[in-house]
Amino acid sequence: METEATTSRGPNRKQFNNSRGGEKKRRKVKKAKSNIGDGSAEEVLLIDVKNLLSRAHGGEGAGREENLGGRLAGKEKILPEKFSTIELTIHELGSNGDGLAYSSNKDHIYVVPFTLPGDVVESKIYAHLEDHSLTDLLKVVTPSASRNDSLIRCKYFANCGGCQFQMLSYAEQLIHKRRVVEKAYENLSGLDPAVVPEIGPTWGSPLQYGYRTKLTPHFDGPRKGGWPVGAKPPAIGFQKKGQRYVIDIEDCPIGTPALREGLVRQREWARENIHTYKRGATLLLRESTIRTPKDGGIEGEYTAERICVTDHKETITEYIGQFKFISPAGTFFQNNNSILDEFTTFVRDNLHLPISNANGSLKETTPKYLVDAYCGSGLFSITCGNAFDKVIGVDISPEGIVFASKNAELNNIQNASFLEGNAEKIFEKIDFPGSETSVIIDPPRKGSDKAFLNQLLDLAPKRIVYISCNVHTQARDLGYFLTHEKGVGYKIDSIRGFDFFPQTHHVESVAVLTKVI
Ligand SMILES: C[S@@+](CC[C@H](N)C(=O)[O-])C[C@H]1O[C@@H](n2cnc3c(N)ncnc32)[C@H](O)[C@@H]1O
Repeated sequence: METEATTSRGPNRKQFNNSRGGEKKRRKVKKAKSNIGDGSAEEVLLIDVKNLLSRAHGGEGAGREENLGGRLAGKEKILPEKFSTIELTIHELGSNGDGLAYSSNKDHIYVVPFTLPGDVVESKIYAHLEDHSLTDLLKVVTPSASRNDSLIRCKYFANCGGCQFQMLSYAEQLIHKRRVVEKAYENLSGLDPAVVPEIGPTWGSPLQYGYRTKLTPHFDGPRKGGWPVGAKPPAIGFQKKGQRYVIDIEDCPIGTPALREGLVRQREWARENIHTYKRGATLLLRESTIRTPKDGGIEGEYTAERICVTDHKETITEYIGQFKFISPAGTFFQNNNSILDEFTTFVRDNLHLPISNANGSLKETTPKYLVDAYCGSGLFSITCGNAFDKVIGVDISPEGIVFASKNAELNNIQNASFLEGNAEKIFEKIDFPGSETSVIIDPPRKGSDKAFLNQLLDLAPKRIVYISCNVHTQARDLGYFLTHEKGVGYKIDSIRGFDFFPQTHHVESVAVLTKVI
């Protein structure tokens, strides 16, 4: 869609290559370049920007190999002044969840949060970078056909940095997230598109509000020393979009009902006790479930009470289908219980290997051994453990390992053991034959590292299920793995997103690989 950019002040001629401003911007871009391959929000935005500019000028789009800080050759850029108001038509939704608009001559991109393709908006520029500018949304002048503001359930939406998509139907959120996964593999894997299967539809969350089982509101500290007694309490909530300060948030409708009630209580408590804090702090709200057998003790029938726990060290309980998990409130556990039964079933089913019998009929076999790398408190070892002879989970967190063992015991999983250690050294201690082994990889956002992937290549497991909360580092890691000489025998069977965080731009991605040669 053609975009008109108009400003409330006269245009300001900027020649990046000759001005001192240009020097400053080059330094910023240099910093951004060092992020290449880290899957950070900055890198993902730079790739979206480059691709849009490249498409406007007849190119195919920019991948990881291109110079992200490159200029459109020989063109002099005219940009509006910082803090001026500009009217824009949003062209595309970027992978970070912000709208992206062209400048009028399509040599620059404006990033506008809380917008959708087709929205005509007024926004205020607050930062110019080399090929794009960051802006705050001021108002929607003409809404996109996709915008439905009556869907918005939170009074802080378009201020709070937490949610991006409350004005978008859930079906369209899922379609957008599928495209995010596609783009990650196009831009960051370096893989021949022929080896990347069609990305599957995003698996929706049963709950689209009231799903988050952990919230961490915070407050900023006083300028000097502590809070004087009787001081006005600070804002307690979440970060304002695009800013470093916290805005006061009294309610968060993506939190579970127990956490929403807990938020009211914790805010009140923090406000009353603010003088005991010397600095800013983060409050913890974590859901825990207490199940009591129903009257008459009919097996499998319970009443469930959900409570909000605020002490990091307190043990919380969570149920997933038939499984029970305990963990310290302050440690990692997946944050959307409503999707976990379906999700762990999907993972379990995909650790199996469909093969044909001699007569050609399809039979499911399972490798005998499972390695659960980055196992946390044992979510996958326990929900998938029964399908294997032996399971080994590894995690760097000693607490994770203690609770993984406790959870195995609670669920009567007798074939699983857990090792505390760095995932990159895991295979030194495991003697499973690769041809009979499945491996789950579920690293933090930064992804795996080469040391881990090299060991995985040496083990050569039959089946790999790579689960990631950052599809960009997943695509990077699988690009490395599959283009390595030892990785060429692998085929990607499927890739699809799971929507653990409705209303936000986040997407969990699961890739399934089989060793075929
Ligand atoms: C995304 S969480 C996944 C946990 C678990 N699979 C689950 O779903 O509950 C990532 C886990 O990786 C662990 N971790 C981070 N770096 C690690 C490393 N270098 N080696 C092993 N584990 C690591 C963290 O302690 C955390 O438990």
